[in-house]
Amino acid sequence: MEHISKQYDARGKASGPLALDDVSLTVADGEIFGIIGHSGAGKSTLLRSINLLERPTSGTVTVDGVELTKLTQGGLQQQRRKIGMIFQHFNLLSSATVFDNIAFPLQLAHTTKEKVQAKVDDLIRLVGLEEHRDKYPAQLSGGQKQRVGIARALANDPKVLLCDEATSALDPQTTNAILDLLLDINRKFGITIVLITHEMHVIQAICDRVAVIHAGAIAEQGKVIDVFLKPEHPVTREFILEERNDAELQPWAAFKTQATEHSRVVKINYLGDVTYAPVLHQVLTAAGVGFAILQGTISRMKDVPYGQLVVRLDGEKTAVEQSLLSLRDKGLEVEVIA
Ligand SMILES: Nc1ncnc2c1ncn2[C@@H]1O[C@H](COP(=O)(O)OP(=O)(O)OP(=O)(O)O)[C@@H](O)[C@H]1O
Repeated sequence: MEHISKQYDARGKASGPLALDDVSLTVADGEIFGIIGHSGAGKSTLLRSINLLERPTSGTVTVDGVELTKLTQGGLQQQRRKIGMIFQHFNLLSSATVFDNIAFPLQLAHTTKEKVQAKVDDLIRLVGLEEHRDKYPAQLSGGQKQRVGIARALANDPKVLLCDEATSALDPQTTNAILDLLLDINRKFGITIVLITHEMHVIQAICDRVAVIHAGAIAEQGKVIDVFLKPEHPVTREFILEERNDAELQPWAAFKTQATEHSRVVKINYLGDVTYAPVLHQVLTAAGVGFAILQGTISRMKDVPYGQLVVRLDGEKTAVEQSLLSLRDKGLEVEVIA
């Protein structure tokens, strides 16, 4: 997407503030890209601009090498088959069964009856709804409805799947199951996924890269791990703090008072396999430095483990300095707080 701006019409005229203001964004083939932002930031407008459900006021959208913004309606319809979409409230046909909901886009594309049958059966198996194929949406749970939505979105073998707050109406357990399914689909079929959410844990669970959107513009973007560990924009920091959701975690600066003449307080970031290695113990024992862990979290971002600890190092000044160098040598990121 290049230089996308959007101003909504009021009574047939473009007026009011820009919902999107000169946004440029590139999503790589095969990645899971998350867009996070507060309500009204412009997430839906941005997502719906990708398949031109919402036509930008200016700018260009190119998907899989084809510039959608210059296609005729017929050409656009053709290209849209490459782009599946799922929704927060599922948007299923209430009078159609699971099977018929999934078959619908295939019938629109004039697929033969035999092919529809085989394809829908495959999709039903893929999303794990074998026992529910003849039920109506009203007879399904939220998670099952979203599985129907996902199967329907995959019917035409799209290259891209757009997810509009796909888990926001689901409880945490069902959310995780749907996120696992999306990850599975991405890995099995190489489908590029673009999702919008207001929850950092959704980004953390399955996304490779993230863009933070604020007031119609991209506040920051990058690999999830980089943005999460070193957020630059205040809005990003807010999302991360909300996600940590542990009020007992104190800001790093609160530990400054723990430092004495014979100790330093440091913040240590672990990333990747080193997170689970006994590096701290080995290095500090070898240096003859004692330590106390003052605060810490160990978690995972998609499949990358990471940790953040605040540690007080006690010992001779030169030994402590040496141990800091050794920790950095082992691949840990060490920042001296006090
Ligand atoms: N159809 C519309 N007509 C006029 N203004 C609109 C329309 N849709 C969205 N807007 C405005 O555009 C801005 C961005 O809205 P958008 O729905 O893209 O944000 P969002 O980040 O998806 O919010 P939410 O999480 O609440 O859905 C908002 O100020 C909104 O009021």
